[in-house]
Amino acid sequence: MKAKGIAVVLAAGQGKRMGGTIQKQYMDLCGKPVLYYTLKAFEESEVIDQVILVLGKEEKDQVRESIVDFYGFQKVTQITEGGKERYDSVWNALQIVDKMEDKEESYVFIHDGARPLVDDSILKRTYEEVRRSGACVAGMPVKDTIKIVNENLETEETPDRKKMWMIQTPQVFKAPLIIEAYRRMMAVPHSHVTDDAMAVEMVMKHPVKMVEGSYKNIKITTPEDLKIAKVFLK
Ligand SMILES: Nc1ccn([C@@H]2O[C@H](COP(=O)(O)OP(=O)(O)OP(=O)(O)O)[C@@H](O)[C@H]2O)c(=O)n1
Ligand SMILES: C[C@](O)(CO)[C@H](O)COP(=O)(O)O
Repeated sequence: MKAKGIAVVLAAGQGKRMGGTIQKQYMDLCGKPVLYYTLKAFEESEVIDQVILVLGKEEKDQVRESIVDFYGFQKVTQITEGGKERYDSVWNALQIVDKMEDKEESYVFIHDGARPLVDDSILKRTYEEVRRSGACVAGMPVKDTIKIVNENLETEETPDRKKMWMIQTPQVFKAPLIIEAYRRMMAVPHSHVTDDAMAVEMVMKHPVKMVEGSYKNIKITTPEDLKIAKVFLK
């Protein structure tokens, strides 16, 4: 039997590093908003049954009309408000999943709305892995040498590159595992948490498997990322 796939698509950020007057998830990418491509990937994937879309309070009505309804994204069954930080937005969505009757048999795909180039092969690979191990993230090996620096920007350490992966989304978990991880994490100091796997590693001590993502699955963060995404889309 196919287990249920619930996507949590995060689009409630302010895009401070991008700058500009509109948030990056609504910026134009080859004629359509960035968020269109992200939602399309989930809409078309056979491993996804429904999408919870997390939006800023001010944008909810307009985005429902101009993106969700306009492009006919039928898997978007719920739109909820985000919080101050990414983890607040995730937690808001997970509380919706927590109320679902079939949560025990469900998998949650947490994905940045600002990663429009996610593709179905990544969704399928993460789905296969989460069914085996209960927790996985998409990622790719780093290509550069990485250095740890001190507060004076002096290099201190060069970690072994063979062990270093750049982490992407989706990050996919058995629903009860990620709900409990977030419930516990939100109850203790957690301002350093930048991805969902950290919650599972830290408070549940549950291993998280690495799954091959794609070098194209970039996060639109700064202006040059939009230019790169345009090239990948053509
Ligand atoms: N409070 C927040 C913060 C982020 N996000 C979403 O999480 C994803 C990854 O976050 P990031 O790239 O950091 O987006 P922003 O927070 O918008 O960017 P910045 O940190 O530059 O302000 C984005 O799709 C963003 O919309 C969210 O839903 N709620
Ligand atoms: C979750 C993430 O996309 C993995 O790379 C990343 O950590 C999000 O961080 P951000 O600071 O919110 O961009």
